[in-house]
Amino acid sequence: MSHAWGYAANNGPDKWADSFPIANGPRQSPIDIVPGEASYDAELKPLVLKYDPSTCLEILNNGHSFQVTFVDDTDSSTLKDGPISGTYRLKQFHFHWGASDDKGSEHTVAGTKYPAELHLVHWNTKYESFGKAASQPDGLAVVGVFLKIGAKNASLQKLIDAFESIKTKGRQSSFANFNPATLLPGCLDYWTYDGSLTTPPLLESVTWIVCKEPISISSEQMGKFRSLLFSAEGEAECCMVDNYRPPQPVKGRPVRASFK
Ligand SMILES: COc1ccc(/C(C)=C/C(=O)O)cc1
Ligand SMILES: [Zn+2]
Repeated sequence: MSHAWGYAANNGPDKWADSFPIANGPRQSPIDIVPGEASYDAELKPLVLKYDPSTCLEILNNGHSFQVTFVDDTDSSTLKDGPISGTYRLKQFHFHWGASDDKGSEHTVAGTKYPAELHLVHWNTKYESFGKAASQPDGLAVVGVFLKIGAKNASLQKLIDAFESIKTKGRQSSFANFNPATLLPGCLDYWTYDGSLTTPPLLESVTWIVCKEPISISSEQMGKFRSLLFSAEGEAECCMVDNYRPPQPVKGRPVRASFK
């Protein structure tokens, strides 16, 4: 791929292996989660998520999604327990979504696609930085939360209210005192499996923790997500939609459930 990766026909997921051969690796993400094939594991602990809103730093359009980044120089915002050991620090969260409500999530559940999916990205503090952790098999832990069309979500609205300042690729603005815990579903039952980043460099360093229960987003709010642009200011406008990688081969990996 002579040009930057993206989600279009000429640079999308089917082309990523040209520059990132790990795209055909043994533990790629996302996957289709088949609940009937997941095995309940009584050893799995409840997730312990502790987020400090004062670590919230900025919101940005990186040309692939929008993301909210956090100060990660202390253990103020962390993920512990669940399927992992040790302490993982929150680095950022971002979303994937579709051009219409019938698609958009990366993980699917027995073939069902949700209109969007939230990823909360954490790194293992046994390594000295996110960058170092991202290249280790136990380096990252990403909590995935599905979004389904329903009631207006007041927490998502706080993100949407910042969109006019990050409409185009490369734009960022300060974003303070946001509590990511307000984006979590009431029930934290989850599926877990060993996988990868779902965008290049597709590193196989992620313990995936996918929540069974979705959160809501209204149709109007979904429309605001679709008003963001892949393109930079001054370029031909390209709506930021369908920024999801489809499910990848499971290749024998076990998927465990924290619930019966
Ligand atoms: C260039 O470094 C990167 C580090 C992390 C990521 C993530 C977090 C990708 C993903 O969410 O799939 C991308 C690039
Ligand atoms: Zn993601």
